[in-house]
Amino acid sequence: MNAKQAAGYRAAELVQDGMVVGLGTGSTAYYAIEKIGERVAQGLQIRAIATSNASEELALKYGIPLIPASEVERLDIAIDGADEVDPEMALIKGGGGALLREKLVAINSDRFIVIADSGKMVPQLGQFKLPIELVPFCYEWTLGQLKRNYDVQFEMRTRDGELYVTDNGNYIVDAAFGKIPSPAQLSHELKMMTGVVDHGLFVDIADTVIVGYEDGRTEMIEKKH
Ligand SMILES: O=C(CO)[C@H](O)[C@H](O)COP(=O)(O)O
Repeated sequence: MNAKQAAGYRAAELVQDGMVVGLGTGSTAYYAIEKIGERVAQGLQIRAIATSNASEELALKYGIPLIPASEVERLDIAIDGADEVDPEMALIKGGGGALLREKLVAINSDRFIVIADSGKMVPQLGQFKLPIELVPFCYEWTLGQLKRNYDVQFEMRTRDGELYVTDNGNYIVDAAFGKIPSPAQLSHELKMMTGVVDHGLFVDIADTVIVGYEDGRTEMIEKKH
């Protein structure tokens, strides 16, 4: 068992009968979905909401019943990966481009569980480039404003030589901050910018972090209140 698998499987064990479950996106979330699928095949009764088209496909493959978000007011639990996790449990997410749906699902869940291999645990956020989702209309102007506001490298995300388009029809720019001394402040500043849809900083959202290690061990860290 590898580190991502260990974290994903441990989180999947926290899902209980009757829950509405948010399914994250990425290679760690994959393992949680796989294990939840196994449990559903054994009789676990849940309903789920996927955070991306890719996770939706995976859920369907594993026979996990999906519902539209409009069917519920809140989720009981959401399980998702992260690109970086700091000691305060602030996160950078969005490496896989699903940050907007992931954040919507996370903030509307009673318990947001982050699953991460130990390499994702960092003393300070920012080495991983921060994904920022932009409205395509006039995105060059938004990008220009970002460049004027922050003296860091910005790179529009591409796929197959074209601008990468999210499941929501938006673009992503990746910002190489290097160090983010105040994730809360940067999160607020970016949210205030017209043309920015959202960004990959998740501050004060995670309730639990499950860290997976290469030897298959896991560690569960709860938010300090
Ligand atoms: O935020 C995400 C997708 O938008 C992922 O959760 C994040 O990129 C971690 O991915 P992985 O588990 O593959 O390392």
